[in-house]
Amino acid sequence: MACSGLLSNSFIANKCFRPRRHHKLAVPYPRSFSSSRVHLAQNLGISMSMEENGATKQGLDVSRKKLPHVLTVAGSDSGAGAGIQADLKACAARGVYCSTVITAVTAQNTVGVQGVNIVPDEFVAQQLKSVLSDMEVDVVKTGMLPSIEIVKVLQQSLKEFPVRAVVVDPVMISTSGDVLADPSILARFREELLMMADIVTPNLKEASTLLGGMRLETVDDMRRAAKILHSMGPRSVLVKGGDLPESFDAVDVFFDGEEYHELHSPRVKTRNTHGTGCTLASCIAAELAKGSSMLSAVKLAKRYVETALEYSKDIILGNGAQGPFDHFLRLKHNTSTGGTFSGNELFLYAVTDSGMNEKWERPMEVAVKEAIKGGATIIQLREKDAETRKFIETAKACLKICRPYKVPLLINDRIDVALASDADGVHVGQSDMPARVARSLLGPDKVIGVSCKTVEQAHQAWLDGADYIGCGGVYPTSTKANNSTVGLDGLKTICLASKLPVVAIGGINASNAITVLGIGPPNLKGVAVVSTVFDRSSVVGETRKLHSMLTEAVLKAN
Ligand SMILES: Nc1ncnc2c1ncn2[C@@H]1O[C@H](COP(=O)(O)OP(=O)(O)OP(=O)(O)O)[C@@H](O)[C@H]1O
Ligand SMILES: Cc1ncc(CO)c(N)n1
Ligand SMILES: [Mg+2]
Repeated sequence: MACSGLLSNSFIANKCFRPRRHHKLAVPYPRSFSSSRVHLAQNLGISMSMEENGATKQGLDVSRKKLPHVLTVAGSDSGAGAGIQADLKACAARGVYCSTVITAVTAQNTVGVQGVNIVPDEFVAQQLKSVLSDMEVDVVKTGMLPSIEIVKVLQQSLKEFPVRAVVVDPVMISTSGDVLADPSILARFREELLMMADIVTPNLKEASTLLGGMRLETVDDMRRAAKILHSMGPRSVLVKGGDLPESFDAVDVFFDGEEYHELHSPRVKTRNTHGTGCTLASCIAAELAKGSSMLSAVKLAKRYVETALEYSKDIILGNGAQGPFDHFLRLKHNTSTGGTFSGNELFLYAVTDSGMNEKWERPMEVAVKEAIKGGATIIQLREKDAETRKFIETAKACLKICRPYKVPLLINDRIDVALASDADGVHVGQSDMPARVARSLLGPDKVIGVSCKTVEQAHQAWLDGADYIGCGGVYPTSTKANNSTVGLDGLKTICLASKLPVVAIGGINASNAITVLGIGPPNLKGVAVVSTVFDRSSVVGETRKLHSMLTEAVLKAN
């Protein structure tokens, strides 16, 4: 049966979700004491027997590593910037498993909150029981708790299934000014929930509301608020100053009953701050689940939020005043290849040489631009002696030139420089970082090429997840000392054996390029050149000449 009408009574009647009794593996809710005993045992570092924790019955391997686990009890944000969605992303980004108990479904975007539908408290209770009775939660993080009944249900569940820590983000009013919790929950919050909290993380408005309307305009006010809130029961308090007027930095005040810590970070100039509070609280919970102390968890969480905001400051999504940010620091990725590499890009492969640029008094960016204008289809930056900082700057400058032409820019040898500049990939030799390691560092989208002189090396490059191989030297060359050559026969043998596209390299120039490209195998996709284009007075002219010769030869051959 389809689960439609999310908040309708039929859903609450559990037609859609209930452990199916006839199913062999359906495990009814374990009795509460066994769950809390497992937690207690884990906290004390005692490993329980398989029989005791019930694992034998389910055929599970108890020697498996336990995942740090945060349960978020919060509302859904349809725009996915805050709420449950922010919590899931924050925990995933911080390497912690996150389960979710949904308390409300909001219709929300970058403009504001258009609607709220509260999940009935019995069903919140059922979700809590499902997760807490089975899944070894370390830390509970709360966000939107829209009704007094839901707060009660949560308190009861936490009594029944104790966890290691409770992070309370007292969500009440969104930054857009919309009310997210019934004001009647205030009393319950003050009287009971704060008592259960290991940390409470109000923003300025929430701290003020919890304190009966106290004015909070300065860091000193935040300190005073933290102290009074602490006296209401939580072990620690973090008053967040994201909305502090006229502050150049983003200041939060932490108080653990003994010491104050003012946590400062640069204020990122951006509209994309929707969900910073949820993210911060989830990240604190994630670090606690991994075993951090409270202060370290808070500091790390703040640094994470600042990094994500800085990375996302120019992202544009939605028309409202407050946009979401990118928890994974990846959305900005724009590759020339768009994540697909066919091998055709290898047709005219220009490898730079700073010695030649110096000789012709040509900045690297100019050399690259001229090569592209002349028809180069891919550029490799080869900087054997450059200082790292200079290399990164050069790579970034060259990327600005390559991207509009959709010409990929690869970095020779230096995976760190490719990562720092967000270049399109790397080319590695046999004594550089293995392609498999480079792949794990660069991820699946980047282009990786490997220099190969033998059939075995070509096979290994394929196994390691490379995108192409560079085969040579075909002829002797002055740009690489003591480089043994494979000749045209060697090139042909390797092409025939290679499952990857091949670019030929080494001593290739206008007078032999057509012979090289004409040796046959269809996976020989192009030629790589250095001095033929860069050790010349006109890079555009030489590249254009080579490009039209090669194009003509290919057209004739077809
Ligand atoms: N522009 C910014 N630059 C750097 N840090 C910021 C910025 N805005 C907020 N922060 C930080 O983000 C964290 C969350 O604080 P904030 O006061 O924004 O919470 P919030 O109002 O609960 O957020 P939301 O309700 O949008 O989820 C704090 O550590 C705060 O200092
Ligand atoms: C669902 C939800 N939770 C929390 C916040 C606070 O940012 C929000 N805007 N929406
Ligand atoms: Mg908030």
